[in-house]
This record gives sequence, C-alpha cells and structure tokens, in this order.
Amino acid sequence: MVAEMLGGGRMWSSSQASTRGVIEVGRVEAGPSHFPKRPAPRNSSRVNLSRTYAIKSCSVSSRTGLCLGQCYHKKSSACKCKLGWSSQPLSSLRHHLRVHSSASEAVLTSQSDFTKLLVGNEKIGVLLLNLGGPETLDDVQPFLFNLFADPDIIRLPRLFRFLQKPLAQFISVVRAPKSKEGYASIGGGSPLRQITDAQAEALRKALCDKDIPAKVYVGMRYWHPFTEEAIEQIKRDGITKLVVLPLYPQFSISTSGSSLRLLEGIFREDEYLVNMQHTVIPSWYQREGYIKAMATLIEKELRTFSEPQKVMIFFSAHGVPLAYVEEAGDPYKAEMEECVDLIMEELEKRGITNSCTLAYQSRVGPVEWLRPYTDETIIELGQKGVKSLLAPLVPLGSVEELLAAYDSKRDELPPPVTVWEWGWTKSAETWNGRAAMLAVLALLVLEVTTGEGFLHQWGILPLFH
Ligand SMILES: C=CC1=C(C)c2cc3[nH]c(cc4nc(cc5[nH]c(cc1n2)c(C)c5CCC(=O)O)C(CCC(=O)O)=C4C)c(C)c3C=C
Ligand SMILES: [Fe+2]
Repeated sequence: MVAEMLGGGRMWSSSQASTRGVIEVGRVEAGPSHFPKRPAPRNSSRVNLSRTYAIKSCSVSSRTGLCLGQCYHKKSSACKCKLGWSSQPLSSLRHHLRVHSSASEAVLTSQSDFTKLLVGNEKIGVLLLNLGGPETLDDVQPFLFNLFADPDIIRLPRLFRFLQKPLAQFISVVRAPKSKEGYASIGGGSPLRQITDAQAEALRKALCDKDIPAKVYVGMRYWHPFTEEAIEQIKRDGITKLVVLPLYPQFSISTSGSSLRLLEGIFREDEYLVNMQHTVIPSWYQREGYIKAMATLIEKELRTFSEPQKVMIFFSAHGVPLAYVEEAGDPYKAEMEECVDLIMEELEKRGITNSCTLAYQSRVGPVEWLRPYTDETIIELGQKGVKSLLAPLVPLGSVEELLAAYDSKRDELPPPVTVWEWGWTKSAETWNGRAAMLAVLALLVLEVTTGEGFLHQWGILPLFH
C-alpha cells in the first residue's frame, strides 16, 4: 500500500491548526529514541526529558492511505506506509524523519478555542493497546494460537506464510502445558485484563478531572477485549479524535508494532475510521513521568536493603529474538538500553550511584534471543560476589520466572552468595503496569502544564501559564 504522505493529509481548520505546523492527522509523536543513536557517556547531560519532539512521519490523505504506524520514507520522495516490518529495516525510519524540537515554539490554542473545541461536538477517544492474556486455563491454548498466528511473532519468509496457521496450531498445542503451569502458579489466569482496565479507568478519571471528557478503550492483541471489539465500540460512540497509545514503554515489532499493524489494516478498510483524526504514540519510555516513576520505585525499594549502596540494580527485561533487532531493525534493544540509561541518570541526580546490569528473559523456542540472558547473568553476578539484587524492569507476569531462575541457580553460586538478598516481591508484578499508568498520567499532566505534546498539537489542551 502506498500512502501519500508528503503534502497531503486532512488539515485542521485554521482555528485548530497547530502553529508548529508539524503534527497533522496521523502524525506520530516520538521522543529522542528516534534520533540516530550516539554513545551516551553516563555523566553527560543527555536528553532534556521534558522536551517533546514531533516527527513528520505520517500524514496521509487518501482514503486508502491512512497510516497508523511508523512509516518509511524511501530514498526517493515517494513514501511507503509499510504494513509490516519484516521486509524493511525499521532503522531506516530514523534517517527519514524530520525531527522538530518544540521547546521554543509558539503557544497553540487559547482557552476560548479550547472550550469551543470541546463543546463543538468533538468526541475524544484514547485507545490503550496491550497484549491480552488468557483469563482461564482453558483459554491458554487458543490464546497461544492467536499469538503464534501473528506474523510479527513468528516471522516466516513470505513464501512460507501459508504455514503460519498450521504452525501456530502445532506450537500452541505443544507450548500450552508449560504455559498453563505458569498461569496456574499465578492464580489460573492472566492479570493483564484487570490491570489494563484499571489503567483505563484511572486515565479516564484523570482526563475528566482536567475537563477532558475522553472515552478510554482497551484493545488487546491476542485475547478479549480484542482490538477489533474496541474499534467497533469507538465507532458506535462516534469518536472523532483518537489517541492511540500502546501500553508498552519501548517499541518492538512484536508488541506495539504488531498492534499498530493490525490497526492500520482495520483503518484502511473502514470509511468511518479513515475519516477520523488520530494520533499515535509509538513509545514513551523516555518520558519524564515514566523515568521518574521508575526511579522513585527503585529508590524506595533500595531502602529495604541492609546495605543499599551495595545492591546491584538488575534490569531484567522481556527479550525478543536476536533476528528481530539484527535483521528486521527492531529498535527495541536500543530503546531498552536508553531507558535504563535514563533511569540510572535520574537516580544519579538523586545521589544514587549503584551499579546496574541489563539482561533479557522469557525466551521461547530454539532461536537465539537478545543477550545476555537473565538466568545466565544471575550466575555470573553471583560468581563475581554480588550479594544483593534488585530487579525493576521485570515484565508483567514474569516475576515467578525470574525467581525460579534465581532459585534454580542458587546452588551454583559460590558460598558467600548463597544468602543472596533479593529486592523484589510478588507485588512487583504490577509495577510495570503501575509505572506505565503513572507515566501516561504524568505525560498528560506534563502536556497540560508545559504546552508540549500531542494534545496541544491538536489544540485540545490550553496552556496554564
Ligand atoms: C516468539 C515469541 C514471543 C515474542 C517475540 C514475545 C515478545 C514480547 N512479549 C512481551 C510481553 C509479554 N508476553 C507475554 C506472554 C507470552 N509471550 C510469548 C511469546 C513471545 N513474546 C508467549 C508464548 C507468551 C505466553 C506465556 C508463555 O507461554 O510463556 C506476557 C504475559 C501476558 C499475560 O498473559 O499476562 C507479556 C506481558 C514483550 C514486552 C515482548 C517484546 C518486547
Ligand atoms: Fe511475550
């Protein structure tokens, strides 16, 4: 599908138009992660976290050319709105995005414009995207089928795509017993729906408190409520402006990318949606609210150790297969590393200078995943004499896995380490969710108070100062 991205685009009426002139319909807001990477000395002042960057990546005019995800600009002036990430490196995106710092730019909308806009029949929606999870043990195999049938999860060469569903059926049946064991150990189902619904409700309330009567929807990729169901509700509610917000702080082909690709397909086919204004936030790990929330959680947890300064902060993130990063250009690893850097810098500002490690967990299948692996790293740390560990980035639902890895390695650790202090509790499972929520709220609050960000670009939030 070729999208007309340059020049076209539904424009706002003049009272709505952003004076920045860079964010229009379908524009993607993104942060410093989308700059070409540069070495980041720990002590340099790297990023102004409160700054917002607007990226001219995706304003599309034709009915068939609506673009929800990140877009590729070819070397020629023509632009392709790719349906998937498998055939073209995502890293090429960075070279073609026009990045604007909005820090010094003008105020967008007056208070009266704001009131007019809200009263003027605009219906704002926020669509939170997440993975979804089986609610009962009987849901596990069909959930796994949906997951493995996704070409962004099992990436087959185009020629072999016809095998996707049979393969998904096979893998889901084989994997189901192991998965069921995991879900049985956390109460017989995934907590993700409850957590995401709670996030949606908290966000709705926070927006409502700010006089933004937005409806917040949850769209899951592999289980109920499916993204398609959320979209149907959005249409029934007559939403006219939609903010699409994946609940993954860092972008990966396999998570936000997959959900955005699905949405892109739905939008392309639907006249109502094609005409609805929308904006997408592909990743937000670099937002001040998120970084500060994570730093605060770590700071608080460190205090529970007997010798806090000796604790190794062990970021155990969800992994992805190595080929995603090396062959398909998934920015996930770079974004994860930058996220860890930003959290550590924030901690340094607070006088916390503990050492840290980043490792990846949750591998599935026989292929190589991002290294270092969490289970192996735990042993190495033990052998190096690290006695206290705090793990802040553990993915939702995976704390058991990490603890099991730790426990199974306990015997392999040298004697002084067998009394390892472990700075994590079961409640950590929801930390990512809570931090994500905080981040989203902080993002909105930040944008209300500073005049930066997508809501201002749209002219739906006024400046307070
Ligand atoms: C090739 C397979 C997988 C990739 C790639 C992958 C990436 C990925 N996943 C998350 C977050 C979560 N995944 C969860 C469950 C889960 N993921 C896979 C496979 C891949 N994930 C499977 C098979 C499962 C089911 C459980 C299992 O059998 O191990 C969950 C938990 C959802 C829940 O039920 O609550 C999360 C969260 C990220 C962030 C990511 C890439 C960055
Ligand atoms: Fe996963």
